[in-house]
Amino acid sequence: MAPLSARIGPSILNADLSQLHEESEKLLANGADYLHLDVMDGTFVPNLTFGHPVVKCLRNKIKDAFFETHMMVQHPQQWIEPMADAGVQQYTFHIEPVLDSVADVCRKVRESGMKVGLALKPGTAVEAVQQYIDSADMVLVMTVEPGFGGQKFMADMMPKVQWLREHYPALDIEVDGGVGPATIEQCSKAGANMIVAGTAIIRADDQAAVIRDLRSAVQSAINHGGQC
Ligand SMILES: O=C(CO)[C@@H](O)[C@H](O)COP(=O)(O)O
Ligand SMILES: [Co+2]
Repeated sequence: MAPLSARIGPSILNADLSQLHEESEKLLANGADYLHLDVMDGTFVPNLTFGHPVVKCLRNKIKDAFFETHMMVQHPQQWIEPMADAGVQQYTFHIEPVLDSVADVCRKVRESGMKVGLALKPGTAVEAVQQYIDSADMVLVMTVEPGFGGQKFMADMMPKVQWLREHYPALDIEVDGGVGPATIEQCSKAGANMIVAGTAIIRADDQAAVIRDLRSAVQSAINHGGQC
């Protein structure tokens, strides 16, 4: 099994979406390890973004970056094939709307050739993913209520990250929401190795420096056993 690595995936939610391609290229040139694409359907969350046609256009322009879609949608089953066809590598979906069919959704995502991410809203107990860990490649612990960028980081989500790291030392664990230079230490010490940051990177004067600093905080926690 590959050792854990620190990866930084900027969220483009608060970028200038009329310049999606240019903003994405800039993030990648500044050192982003992957792109975190927030898909919202206006039902699961009270906001609306974009879907597979936009992701496909972006893929046509950017051939080699790793795309993760964060599916904040009521019917994650519905978008598996379209997102795979659009060139997405990881399909991270919320378990809350599909609690009775999580295993089935995981299986379909894997059959489509994408990696599986299981996302948890702040109010969802972390133990809810336990029975699906073998079917998943990553767990996303939301550190804000999903739906909007620029919210305040919820430090009280860190015990969930710690619990996952203690139980699954090799699991990829992602945090998303209000993460940036001021909150990265909590995330990295708790055990997160995949870091989504929107506002903190998009609004930075020096994106490359922020990305580099976030990654080095996480990598150093991994290297020095700082993770629980
Ligand atoms: O999924 C979401 C919000 O629902 C996130 O990906 C945010 O868009 C990240 O933005 P910041 O909180 O880092 O500004
Ligand atoms: Co997100």
